[in-house]
Amino acid sequence: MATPWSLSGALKGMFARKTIDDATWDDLEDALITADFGPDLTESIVAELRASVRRFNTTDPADLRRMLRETLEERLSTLDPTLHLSNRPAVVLVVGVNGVGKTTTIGKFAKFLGNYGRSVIVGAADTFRAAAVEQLATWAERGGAAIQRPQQQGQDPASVAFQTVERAQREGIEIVLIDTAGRLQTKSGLMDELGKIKRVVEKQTEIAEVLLVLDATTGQNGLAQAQAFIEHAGVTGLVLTKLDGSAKGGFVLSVQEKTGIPIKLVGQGEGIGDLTGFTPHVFVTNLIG
Ligand SMILES: Nc1nc2c(ncn2[C@@H]2O[C@H](COP(=O)(O)OP(=O)(O)OP(=O)(O)O)[C@@H](O)[C@H]2O)c(=O)[nH]1
Repeated sequence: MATPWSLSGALKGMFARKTIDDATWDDLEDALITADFGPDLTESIVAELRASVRRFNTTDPADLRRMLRETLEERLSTLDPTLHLSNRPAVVLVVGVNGVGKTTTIGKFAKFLGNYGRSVIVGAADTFRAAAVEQLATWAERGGAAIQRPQQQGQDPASVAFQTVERAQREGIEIVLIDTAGRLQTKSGLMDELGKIKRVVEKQTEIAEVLLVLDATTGQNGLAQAQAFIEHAGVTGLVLTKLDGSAKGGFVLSVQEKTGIPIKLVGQGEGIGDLTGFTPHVFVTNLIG
């Protein structure tokens, strides 16, 4: 299946040649740069493949394709993409700047968990905008999850988080997904607010995951915007959204290498079912063809 972020189109000419020559290496480098692997990773991948081609003394582009798959899969597998959700309730904080797809992701994630038989409650701890709460409620409903709303607009986000966890404990709901704000007047205000949510929830139970949502179409730029979360929020996993609208499949590897944080979920569409776990083998097969 050809995905929009697949490299197979860009690599087609290269693998159609009879032999590996200088033009092959130029094409490979261009394809990797265009796919947003970034200059450092591109250089490192090309150097590794040149060494392998020399070592195996091959001139067959089919060998090169296999080696490219292998190195990408190996590099993507250095971090563990497993979600750790065995606590009851398992509390997940979902963080990220506005517009990256946080609300949508929470709905899709609820659905994803529901497919595995888990019960889910969503906490609307982005309490400032009433419209945001309503949008979240719509997605929670689509995802088959309960929702804990703020009792009034602007209620302390930490108290909404507290009430959500309390309700999950009382009603035996297995997974808690807490939506947090993406935009405040100042970054330090935002981090203080998150810090308070964490402190309050940690008195009730351990926090299972802090998932940072990133928009794949924004590439390196989006990563820069999310830097404060990476530095201060104790992020345990990344969710890449909008991969379907992105020509930047290489961002998947560069973001993992730059942050040292595993990708745990991938969003590939606007529908409720368009979220999957991250499996390096499947991903690389789609990327390289
Ligand atoms: N194509 C595509 N669109 C997506 C995906 N995830 C989210 N979107 C779209 O991105 C837009 C923003 O998504 P939201 O979930 O509202 O983003 P948010 O981060 O909660 O933004 P705010 O509500 O402004 O805080 C919406 O139009 C979504 O339909 C995805 O995986 N693929």
